[in-house]
Amino acid sequence: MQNRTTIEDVYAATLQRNPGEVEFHQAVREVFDSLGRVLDKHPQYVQASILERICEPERQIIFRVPWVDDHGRVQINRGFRVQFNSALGPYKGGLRFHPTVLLGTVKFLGFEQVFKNALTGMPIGGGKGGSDFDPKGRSDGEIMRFCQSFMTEAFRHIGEYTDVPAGDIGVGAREIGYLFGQYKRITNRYESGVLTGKGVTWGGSLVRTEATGYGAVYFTEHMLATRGRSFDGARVLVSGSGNVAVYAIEKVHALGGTVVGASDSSGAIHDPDGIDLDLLRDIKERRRERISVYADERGGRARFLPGAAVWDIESEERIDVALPCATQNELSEAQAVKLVAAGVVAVAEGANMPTTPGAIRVLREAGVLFAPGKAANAGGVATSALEMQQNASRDSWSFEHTEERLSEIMAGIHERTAATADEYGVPGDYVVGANIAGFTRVADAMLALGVI
Ligand SMILES: NC(=O)C1=CN([C@@H]2O[C@H](COP(=O)(O)OP(=O)(O)OC[C@H]3O[C@@H](n4cnc5c(N)ncnc54)[C@H](O)[C@@H]3O)[C@@H](O)[C@H]2O)C=CC1
Ligand SMILES: O=C(O)CCC(=O)C(=O)O
Repeated sequence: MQNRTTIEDVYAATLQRNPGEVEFHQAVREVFDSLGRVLDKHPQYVQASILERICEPERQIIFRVPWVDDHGRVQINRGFRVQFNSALGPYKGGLRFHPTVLLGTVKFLGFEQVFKNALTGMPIGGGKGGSDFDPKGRSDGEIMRFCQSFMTEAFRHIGEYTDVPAGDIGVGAREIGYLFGQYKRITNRYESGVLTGKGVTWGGSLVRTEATGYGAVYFTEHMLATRGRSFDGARVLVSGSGNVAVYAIEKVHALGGTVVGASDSSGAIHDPDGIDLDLLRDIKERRRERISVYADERGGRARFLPGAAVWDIESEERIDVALPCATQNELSEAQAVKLVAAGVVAVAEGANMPTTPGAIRVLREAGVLFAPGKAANAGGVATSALEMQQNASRDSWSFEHTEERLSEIMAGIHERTAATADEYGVPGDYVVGANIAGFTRVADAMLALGVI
């Protein structure tokens, strides 16, 4: 009972200290809801104020990013890097470039990243960064000038042994290239391990591009196996059509499933015959067009639903698996009810916190297998850690070897999460399992390192 009071007191203090940062509050609430049992078993965490410390970032950096657009006008954006926790290793986590990015967004992502990275079992702390810069409609030259200006401030805060950023929404290999180029230029050091998600010819790792989507599907495969199910013959919905979504679709198809819906922020596509991934990639990655073009060019039974989410597709078909791979809070309680009615057996978060608390409740009460992002999408950051290993040893591994490592890591995360849920008396609860397994690894390291 006393520990429940501690949790509520620390949560109340967190709200007071971080006013208005609703996504950060949501992420903290979700982790704290799993921790009562842990504090009962480990009073040393309470004595050392681990809860208070773990939700206070070690460092938060906010900076001005001035750059010149193609019309010669000076533009100003805000840059962020939140260095959340380095008990297990250098801060590690992506950069998001999107107009909605605020400090609270970066804090929620950084907080999630701490536990996710711990769950991988690899030596990486947690951090996240980004900017309210909107890359949509910007020319290549504008993207480059923005990235160079961002790095002109960020370089003094990052490094192979300090903080290692990577991509996230709006940041892919092109942006990592411009960021790395500017870092190299300013520091006069070819420090490959300072960023991950690099191109394979200049220090990147094979499989990093595919890793988050593939990893989420591997994790789901393990969950399905606990019910004697697999992807073979499964009908699947995937939200988004970016990096995570595309490779989740590819792996589902490779395993014999059929993805029948995908989306972007303008609406959803429904293709009952299965998404033609080559066409989708050509439209989204090469031509950078809206997803409605898919329905125009695919023909047949494919249709575009303007403004709709993929979860709102009305159809008689059953849906076996749902993989939210777009953005936070994109799957609502009402949409979870629809998925349950459509027969869904598993939902795994490829994105970070895409499922609202109400939707998670609906899915859990209906007995749907539910994998939180910090477990299901950890394959991306885990492969970033493999990229760091390759950089440190000046080596580069084959696709097969790296994918094999990814697959083992995802199996390990599934095993650790499921075993922790069993140990704490909630078998099959991947939310509690992931939160406790991630938390205890970080908390034990924090105890060992003293009050710092
Ligand atoms: N890239 C990575 O390695 C990792 C990414 N993630 C998470 O996965 C999610 C997607 O990231 P990426 O694929 O890297 O980004 P991306 O920028 O490549 O793609 C994002 C996709 O989401 C779509 N989208 C954005 N808002 C939407 C909305 N409201 N409704 C429907 N679609 C929407 C965009 O149109 C785009 O297709 C994010 O939550 C990110 O934090 C998590 C782990 C690693
Ligand atoms: O690979 C990385 O370091 C970043 C991955 C990331 O941002 C995430 O897991 O959300």
